[in-house]
Amino acid sequence: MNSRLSRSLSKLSAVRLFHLSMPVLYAGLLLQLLQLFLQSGISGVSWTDPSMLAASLLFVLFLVGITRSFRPQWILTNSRAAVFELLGLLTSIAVFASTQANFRVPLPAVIMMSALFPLIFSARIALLCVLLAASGATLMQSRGLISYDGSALSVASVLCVGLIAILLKRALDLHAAAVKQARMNERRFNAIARATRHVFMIADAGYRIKYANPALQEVVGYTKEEIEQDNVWPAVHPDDAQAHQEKLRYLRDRPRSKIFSRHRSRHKDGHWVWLETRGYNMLHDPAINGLVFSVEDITARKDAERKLESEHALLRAVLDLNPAMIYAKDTEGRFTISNSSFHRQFGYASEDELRGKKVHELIAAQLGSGQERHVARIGDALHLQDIEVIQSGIPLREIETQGFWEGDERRWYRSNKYPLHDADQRIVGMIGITRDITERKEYELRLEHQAHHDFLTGLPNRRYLLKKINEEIARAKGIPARTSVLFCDLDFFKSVNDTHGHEVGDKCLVELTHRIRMALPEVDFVCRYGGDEFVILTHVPLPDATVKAQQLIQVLSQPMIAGDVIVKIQASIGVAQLRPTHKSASELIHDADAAMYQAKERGRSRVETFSLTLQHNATKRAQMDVALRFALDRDELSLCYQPKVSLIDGSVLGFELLLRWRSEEYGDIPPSEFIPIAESSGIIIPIGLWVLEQACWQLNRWQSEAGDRNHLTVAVNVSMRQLMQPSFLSDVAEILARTGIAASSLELEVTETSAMANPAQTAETMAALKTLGIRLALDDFGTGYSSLAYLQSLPIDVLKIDKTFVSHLGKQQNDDAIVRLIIALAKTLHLEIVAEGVENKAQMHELQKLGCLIGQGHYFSPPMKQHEAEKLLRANRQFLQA
Ligand SMILES: Nc1nc2c(ncn2[C@@H]2O[C@H](COP(=O)(O)OP(=O)(O)OP(=O)(O)O)[C@@H](O)[C@H]2O)c(=O)[nH]1
Repeated sequence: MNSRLSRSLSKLSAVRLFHLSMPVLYAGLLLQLLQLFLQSGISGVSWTDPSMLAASLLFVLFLVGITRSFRPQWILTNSRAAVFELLGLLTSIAVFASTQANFRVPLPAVIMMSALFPLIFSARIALLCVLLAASGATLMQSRGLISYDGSALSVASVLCVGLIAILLKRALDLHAAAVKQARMNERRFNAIARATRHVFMIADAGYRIKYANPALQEVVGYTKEEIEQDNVWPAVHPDDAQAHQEKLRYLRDRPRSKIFSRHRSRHKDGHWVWLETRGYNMLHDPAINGLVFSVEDITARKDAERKLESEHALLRAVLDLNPAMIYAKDTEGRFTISNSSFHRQFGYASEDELRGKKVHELIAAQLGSGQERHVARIGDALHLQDIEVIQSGIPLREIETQGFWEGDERRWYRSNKYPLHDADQRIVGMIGITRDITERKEYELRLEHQAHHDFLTGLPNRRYLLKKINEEIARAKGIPARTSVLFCDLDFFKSVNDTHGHEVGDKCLVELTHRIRMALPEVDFVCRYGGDEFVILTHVPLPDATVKAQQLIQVLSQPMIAGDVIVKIQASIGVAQLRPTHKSASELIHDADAAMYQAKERGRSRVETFSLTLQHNATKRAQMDVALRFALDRDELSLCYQPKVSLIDGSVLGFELLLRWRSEEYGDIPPSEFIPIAESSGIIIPIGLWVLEQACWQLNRWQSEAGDRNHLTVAVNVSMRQLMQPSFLSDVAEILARTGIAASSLELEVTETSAMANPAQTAETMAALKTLGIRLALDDFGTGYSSLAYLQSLPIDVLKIDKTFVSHLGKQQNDDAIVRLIIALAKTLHLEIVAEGVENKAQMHELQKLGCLIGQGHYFSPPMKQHEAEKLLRANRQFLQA
């Protein structure tokens, strides 16, 4: 009851008091008027009488007051309205007092007026009104206008009440404002406390909750009442409990202290929630008298932190385990992030040590003092790259660098640089990834080297040479260049392999490479073009290149020791100069090759330079080579027969078969021209077999036609190429078997020069042929410089003296002596001797004198057609008959 009363009183404002009190004042005055009317008799009073009007006015004011007490909102209440109300009240009292002689203005009414109106007015107006009321009433009384107890005490009490009313109004206003403010604050606090997700709690010194906002339930699942009822706080995680308890104790025991705690609490549902608690000891504050806590549920933040931490750890691991150097820089080019590989490379212990540094500082640390120029150069270059990426936003990819500074050239690095964006896609720096690719690079370079170099000699290979010449051609741009090429092909290298084996052959190639390298200046580009071919690219004109080639021939032909044998290898070299007409490397090489070929043809171990004539010949040669391939099929080849004549009785002992070619395009082509072509292209092999078969069939026919001519022989020339054919022996045997002629009737002629080119194999093959019973002749004897020992090793039956010696017989003593020697040699070795190229009687007589028994030549007969040979045989022609 008391509290309701005090609540009601606390709600009582000055205005409300005014509203409630004014009807009482009006009612009191009206009662007094009524009493007066009743005493004086109402019948004499007219409704227009001033006292009636005054009473009516008072009644109206009473009604207004009553209405205002119950429905204050219906009546306007402010100072101005109150002034009018006061004037109305005073007027009605004054009128009544002046018209009714026995009316005495009651002092309590005046006191009430001076007490109530200040409740509405501001202090100043109120004071003025009170003074006016007191002095007005006194003045009116002194004039006898009204009857009123206007003693000094009355005036003083009116003034005193008025002043108290003013003070009361002020106190009430202040109170009302304070109450209003407090209510507003409370409502605001409640609103915040309800809306916030933070828990606000006030607990007493025994940790009993005095106040908690609704967030408590949201955070820990328990309501304040549940906690109060069981007096049990949510459990704190064992790991955090001790520290948390200590903090709580600290808070309670130290006035005005505060704490901060992070711990896990078990939610009513059973899971742990992370709480961040701030506590304040406000036990000293009587308004609070407790421990104030603000508790925040930071589980989500903690989860995010943990996730961030694990992501960060993962990222760090990825960075640090990566063998590449990874780093990030800000827009000024200062390091922000870097990984372990980077630290290791530049000698830093951690990312922190590097953070904020610029690349120049790193390089300066690597190079040491006194290297400022290099530091600036290298640092500027790297810094500019980074800034370019930052400014352009375009990544730089796959930049290869050989060493970052002097002394680091052995290492290769490949870098990628990317712009680094923030969440708003603004460039805030760059990221660089640099890999040490030394191993891969070295492997690539090795592969590149292998692709361009010869394994055995280590020299550049054909591919490298062609690339180099093509570059040269591109550089020359059609302007004559002082560039020449030496095409060097070893002579008869095959025989070195065949005689001593491939291993010795290899050693020779290595030794020759060394010789070539030593003989030439370093600027000359030496390449192993093929098996036994070397090509030298030199930047001198043709004459100088030719001189170089001559020197090379000298150097190469020096005997060498390979393994346990002494080998002498010679070489043929073709020289050609780069011309503006050359469109590609192969054209220049082709020219040098053609010149080399000419050198081979002209006897080997010599130098030939390329010329237009040579080119013409080479072209013609190539064309004939093509034509020759069709010659057999087109029946363009034929055989001529030249008789071998006995110098004793002039009888025909046999024939040498000579090959002839009448080409559809080129007409008659001499054997000296087409045989080398056939040999080099290999077409000589089928042609040679064809010749052999023709010869054997011919002999077969002659022998079966004339039994008494069984002694007749046919000689066929065999090229070295044929002899070297592994199938040659079996081919010959098959032809003999097919044609049925006696092997001893067939004579195979091999020139001394070709036999000497490949002595070992020649001897071997001849020995095999000999087992078939075939006769073997050494043709053009005297031109090949074979030794007696070598001759002895060959299983030959016939020596044919070269026509150059025969043609000078009787004219040059030298030649006479040589022929005499050859004849003596043949006799010693029990060989038959045949003189070639006998052209006149004198030569024949000389040969007879020297003891040569067989001759062949135009003196007896030029090569003749088949039917002519047959005619000769049938006629049984004796050439020595007069
Ligand atoms: N030992 C050895 N021999 C090789 C190598 N490469 C190629 N050859 C041989 O070199 C020889 C080259 O022979 P050719 O150039 O055709 O003929 P050649 O005997 O030199 O006679 P010409 O060139 O006509 O004077 C062949 O027998 C190949 O087997 C190699 O790497 N090592």
